[in-house]
Amino acid sequence: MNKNPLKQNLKSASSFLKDYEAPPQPDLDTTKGIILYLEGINVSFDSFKAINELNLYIKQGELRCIIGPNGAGKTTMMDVITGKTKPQSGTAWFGQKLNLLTMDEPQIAQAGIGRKFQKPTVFEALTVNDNLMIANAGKKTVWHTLRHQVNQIEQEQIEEILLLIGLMEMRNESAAILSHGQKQWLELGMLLMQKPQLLLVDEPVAGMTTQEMDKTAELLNSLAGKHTLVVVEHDMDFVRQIAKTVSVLHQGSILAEGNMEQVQNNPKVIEVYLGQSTTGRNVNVA
Ligand SMILES: Nc1ncnc2c1ncn2[C@@H]1O[C@H](COP(=O)(O)OP(=O)(O)OP(=O)(O)O)[C@@H](O)[C@H]1O
Repeated sequence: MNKNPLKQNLKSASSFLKDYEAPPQPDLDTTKGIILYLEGINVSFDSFKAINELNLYIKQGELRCIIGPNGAGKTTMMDVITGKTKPQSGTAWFGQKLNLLTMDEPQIAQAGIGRKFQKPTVFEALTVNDNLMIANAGKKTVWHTLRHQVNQIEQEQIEEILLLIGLMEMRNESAAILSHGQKQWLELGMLLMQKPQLLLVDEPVAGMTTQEMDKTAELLNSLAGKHTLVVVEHDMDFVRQIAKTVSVLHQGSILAEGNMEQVQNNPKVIEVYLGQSTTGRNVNVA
């Protein structure tokens, strides 16, 4: 018998979720199979070039891992995609029709790009269930949302997400008592409540136990296909568990791209990583 509750949850969730798809956004046109196009992107801070002629193409439904040494430009790239930083030059399209460089951060989020930062930011005073409920609130206030009678569709959506993130049994517990890993899953769940088409996930397993890391790998793998995921991560053991395609960022450009084996045997990648101190993290590509 499978005694791992998250595995069981994921199993029941995947049958429960067979009809669960992120709904297509009205203006998002992915008929060519590509959801994100970054071309010739340049970002400078004063005279320092953080992003340098960056080209990146993400297919709809794929789970792409982005790796790269400290200061390679990973966060800056995510900031460009979400509208936080505007590049000095280049183009960034969400599908064929949405020009990200003409949109502000709320418009980009509204269009279906969700971002999960490294540090979980759940509402500790609320229950797990209420955290998911307010994530669905849109422009409503927290108070209004908590008083609002949840309709059946909303409740079903919350239950789907609770199953998926493995927190069904914790639903009525305060988020404050969750472990670090559980808080990360809850925050992912909160993001999923907004049904993003493209999910940007920044260092999801930093600070997690090995067991939590394995569960996170299962969770992200189960989301791919239904959503498109771009995961920035330093932990190579984790990247190995989830990656189909890995892009290596170095000095603001893509240094190498391919499957994990191709990337870890690439001499340029090995050289870049050998020059970096590990800061206690598992960053060895070999
Ligand atoms: N607002 C800013 N002003 C000046 N320099 C910046 C700014 N933001 C980032 N940088 C610099 O740009 C470079 C890329 O930073 P970025 O945070 O994108 O790298 P990263 O790959 O995410 O690094 P890490 O893995 O350490 O998080 C770094 O050298 C950083 O110091």
